[in-house]
Amino acid sequence: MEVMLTVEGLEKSFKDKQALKGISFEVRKGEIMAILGPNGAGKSTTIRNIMGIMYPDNGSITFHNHQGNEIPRNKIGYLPEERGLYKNVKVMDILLYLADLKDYPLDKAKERILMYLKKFDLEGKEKVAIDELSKGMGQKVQFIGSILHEPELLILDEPFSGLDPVSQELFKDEIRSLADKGTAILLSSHQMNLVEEMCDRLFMIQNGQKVIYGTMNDVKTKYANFKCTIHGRNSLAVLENIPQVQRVEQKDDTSILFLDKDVEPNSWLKTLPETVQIHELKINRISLHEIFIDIATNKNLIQEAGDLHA
Ligand SMILES: Nc1ncnc2c1ncn2[C@@H]1O[C@H](COP(=O)(O)OP(=O)(O)OP(=O)(O)O)[C@@H](O)[C@H]1O
Repeated sequence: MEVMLTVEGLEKSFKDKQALKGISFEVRKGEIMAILGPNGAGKSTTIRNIMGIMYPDNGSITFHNHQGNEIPRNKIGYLPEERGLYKNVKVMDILLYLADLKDYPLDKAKERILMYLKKFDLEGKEKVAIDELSKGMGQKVQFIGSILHEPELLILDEPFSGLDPVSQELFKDEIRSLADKGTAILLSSHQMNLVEEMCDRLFMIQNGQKVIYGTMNDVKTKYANFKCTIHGRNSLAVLENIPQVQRVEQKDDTSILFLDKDVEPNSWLKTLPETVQIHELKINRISLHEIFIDIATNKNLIQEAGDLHA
């Protein structure tokens, strides 16, 4: 797939804090690529460097074979983390203004604005002032502003925060359909369930450095070990002594046994002692949410910071 954006060896410091320590990844046409990491990992700093809001100390950003001020920013759509549109301007006026900033034809923009307002349940709101909208409605308007001009690269910093579940689904469907039509999408989000459902590849950073880079499938296969959930009254010590159990989390009568990599579920089940009480038992792979927590809390279940060559 055609590479749309290349980030190479990005470094950025603020006074004595090195926020980015050599970040490299690419975003390809038609894919949704997630940029993930704990609070303060460096996601927004990476995005702000791509957007030219700040400049890196070292490294390069290439979009369409252009770098620095040569980058055609009207081909990029951006939903920033901090929400903010001019407060006392009407919805239609602010959106036409944003389209104009991107050199997008205004008659076409108007058509697309009406189409999107309808799609996002904001039909008839074009003459309402921004400060009369709810938070979620304001976010929908800002999202429309980021996709209105048919960008080739779309950068979304926490697009789902503050949205109700129905609106989250609307955003999710629209983002997926934009990717299907060829838009390259870089998405930062803390909602791991949505990331897991939507994204093709992911890049995870911690302390300004890469910890994981690969396709969602490869990441799940490589890092998502099996876990076994047992409902029944059992002693922690007994469960911890079962072969190939890395650790056990227990709450009331539910125990989650996190298993070693390479466990073969059939043969492992045969090693369960007769004395273990089983009212219910389930084996599945750990979720992206759990992989993320393992990394962010340094539980060291992930031993190597590998490049999965997506
Ligand atoms: N303008 C700034 N001045 C000084 N330090 C900054 C500035 N912007 C970011 N930082 C620091 O850089 C580091 C990375 O911050 P960044 O906002 O990129 O993290 P993030 O991954 O987006 O976090 P979050 O999930 O909380 O939004 C943090 O330690 C932060 O304090």
